[in-house]
Amino acid sequence: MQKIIAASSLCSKVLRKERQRALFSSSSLLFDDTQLQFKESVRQFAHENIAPHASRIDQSNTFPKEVNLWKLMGDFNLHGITAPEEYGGLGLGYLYHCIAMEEISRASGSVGLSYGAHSNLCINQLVRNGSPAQKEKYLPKLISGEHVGALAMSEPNAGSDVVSMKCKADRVDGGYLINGNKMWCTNGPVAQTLVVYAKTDATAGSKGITAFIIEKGMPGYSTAQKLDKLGMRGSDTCELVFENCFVPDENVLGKEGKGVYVLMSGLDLERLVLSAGPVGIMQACLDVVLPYIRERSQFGRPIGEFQFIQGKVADMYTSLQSSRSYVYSVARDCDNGRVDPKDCAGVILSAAERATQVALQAIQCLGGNGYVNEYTTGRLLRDAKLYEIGAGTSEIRRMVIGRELFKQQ
Ligand SMILES: CC(C)(COP(=O)(O)OP(=O)(O)OC[C@H]1O[C@@H](n2cnc3c(N)ncnc32)[C@H](O)[C@@H]1OP(=O)(O)O)[C@@H](O)C(=O)NCCC(=O)NCCSC(=O)C1=CCCCC1
Repeated sequence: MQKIIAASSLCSKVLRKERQRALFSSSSLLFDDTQLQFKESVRQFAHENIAPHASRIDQSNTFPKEVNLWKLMGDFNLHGITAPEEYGGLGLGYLYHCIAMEEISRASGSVGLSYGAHSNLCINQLVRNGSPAQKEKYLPKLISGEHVGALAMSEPNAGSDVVSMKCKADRVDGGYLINGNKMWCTNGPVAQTLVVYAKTDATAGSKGITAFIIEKGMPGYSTAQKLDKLGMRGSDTCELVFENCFVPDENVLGKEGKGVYVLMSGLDLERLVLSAGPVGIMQACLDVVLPYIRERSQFGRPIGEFQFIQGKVADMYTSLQSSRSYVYSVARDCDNGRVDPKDCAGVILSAAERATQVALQAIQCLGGNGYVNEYTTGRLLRDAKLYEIGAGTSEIRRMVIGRELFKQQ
């Protein structure tokens, strides 16, 4: 935290100017002064170091490599926000993590997604479930940005029904042999450290699942084709292949047969932090639309003077602010030890569906320009759509919320 605050006071002069120039800033009602300072500091970092690459990585369909962005983000202490300081983290809570996720996604949806998979799915799972030895071994390099992290649960035939996974881990002397495939793994092509779920008992249903830490270079582990996605194209996704991949006992994350708890409780917090992604994308839509409607004139006046346009930006703004308030109120609850699966599903359900609608409205406000790739609105729409599918589809989220509400009657 000290490092971030130091970084933010260093650029405080710049930030004051930036603040005056900000196209649109978030409600200070949601955050205290330290959180606002953190937000401004991450915004500035992302604006300078991430936003300039956003279009290029989308067009070239690649994770940013040549700029060593991961290391830069590590130097800025963005990867280990919730990790203990002894491993290089900041020892802060999920609220701060959501702030970082929002500001990074505002600069680039793809970098936001890869950041979510690395810091939230991989690092947070190790922080919550790793042994001291595992944390000591894996966290420092992930937090510094030297290594990229990922998590793999889905399979070609186990998406929403994740418990039905087929990838198996058979007991052998000193460890396990993993065989099977994982699908849609965010950061898969570039990750050095991965949390992977497999069945140690194929007959025990959810109780047969175990979580493992996999390292790039383990014999029998390889990555298959990189997926050519509709959006989030600067975030690499692929299939993972395990062919008699030996994993030693010390790489079991948690306990054998207890992986479903690691997975499900991980999904709750994964959904919370990822929900700040669509919030960032909605903010990015307003960042494009507000200056545009001031500058673009038709019928002799700025189009922002027309009530049809004002109605659209009003709807975009209220969608953004409603989602933002929900995300940060649930983040506060989680930081206070109240993790409610229905609200973790609720924040991402609501933010994701709104972000797609907001991106469509952004395109409409820009008219013909919104439909060409020179403007960012098309990319924002393609990126936003991912959040209605990844981390559980909207349908699964509704199911989780409905089930929880039904149980409480
Ligand atoms: C909600 C769901 C459909 C539920 O399933 P079932 O009915 O089979 O499972 P059920 O019988 O509810 O439960 C099993 C065990 O689990 C415990 N538990 C449940 N919730 C929780 C919880 N919240 N915390 C702790 N334990 C929990 C439950 O008690 C049970 O244990 P038991 O067997 O009794 O010992 C679940 O499978 C799900 O959610 N799918 C979406 C996966 C999905 O979201 N992928 C997305 C992967 S892709 C991805 O993440 C990314 C994509 C792109 C971006 C990066 C991220």
